[in-house]
Amino acid sequence: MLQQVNGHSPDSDAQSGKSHREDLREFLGREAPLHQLDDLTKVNPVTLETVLRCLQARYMADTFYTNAGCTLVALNPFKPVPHLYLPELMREYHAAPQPQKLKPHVFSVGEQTYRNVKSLIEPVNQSIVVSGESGAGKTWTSRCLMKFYAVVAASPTSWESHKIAERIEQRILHSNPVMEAFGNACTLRNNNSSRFGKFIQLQLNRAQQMTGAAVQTYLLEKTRVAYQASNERNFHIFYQICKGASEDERLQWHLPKGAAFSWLPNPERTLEEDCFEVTREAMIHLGINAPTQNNIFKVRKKAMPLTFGRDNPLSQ
Ligand SMILES: Nc1ncnc2c1ncn2[C@@H]1O[C@H](COP(=O)(O)OP(=O)(O)OP(=O)(O)O)[C@@H](O)[C@H]1O
Repeated sequence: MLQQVNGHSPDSDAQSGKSHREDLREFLGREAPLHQLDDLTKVNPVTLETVLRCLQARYMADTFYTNAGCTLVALNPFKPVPHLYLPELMREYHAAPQPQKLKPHVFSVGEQTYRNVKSLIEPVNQSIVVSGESGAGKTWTSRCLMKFYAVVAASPTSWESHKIAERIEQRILHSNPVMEAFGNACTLRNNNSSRFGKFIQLQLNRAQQMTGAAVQTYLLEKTRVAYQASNERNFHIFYQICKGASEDERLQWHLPKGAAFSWLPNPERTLEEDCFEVTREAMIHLGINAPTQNNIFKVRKKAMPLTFGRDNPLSQ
């Protein structure tokens, strides 16, 4: 017996399936190479399959950004692509008469937003929403945007204002390693997964120069301190302290060599995020001096119950 489910009869489903296949064949048979389609609104017909085929073709051609109308779709390359983030490229997008006419890029979004503030008679706040599943590249993208603004919104006229802008720029960029050390952890999906949401506010003066920044964090996954899923880790900072503390600091923080911590699973995994020195240097740039740092790390250490183990890699 024929049944109609949600308004579709099996007949009409079979027909639409056939027409989808035909559409796809037609779409794939088009003359222009798929990877050259730089705006998903130009994909015709717009179906999940045609859109994914287009993105796949662009990924294979090492093209990681695609427009979808006024939205930018960023694919995670899962490999370093340094030429895509050079300061010269930032300046190119910044200087372009119409950045939206250049290749889709996160710098294009950054520049258009920057111009939206500038071009209006009364400056109006602009927001960029970076969303995606875990490991999609949100943190990476936010970092790129911050670097972009640090370069383009810091062209002051006098030496004095140049120094001020440089200091703000350094502070903004150094906030990332600190936030990531204390708020990121290695999960099954991402070695450097942010365990919190954040709202980053960059403040500009009337001359479009960066004058400050504020970061508001949301919903830090505090339970991770006490419980981690198997094959996941605690927050990076704990491993950084254990691996990077000097002999003196070990003594001071009661952190004996060879100690293992039951709340610090999988310490044998060495990640590039395990670098204590980077966090400490970034803290100095943010104005957190050595005594304050010492107090912070002392408190952190108290959060860790001690157990001892002979084969603990942290002892090396
Ligand atoms: N544009 C890029 N170029 C090179 N590598 C990238 C890029 N985007 C992401 N990656 C790689 O993917 C990893 C995961 O990205 P990222 O940490 O930004 O994801 P996320 O969306 O913030 O994840 P989570 O929600 O778990 O915090 C990065 O550590 C980096 O190695």
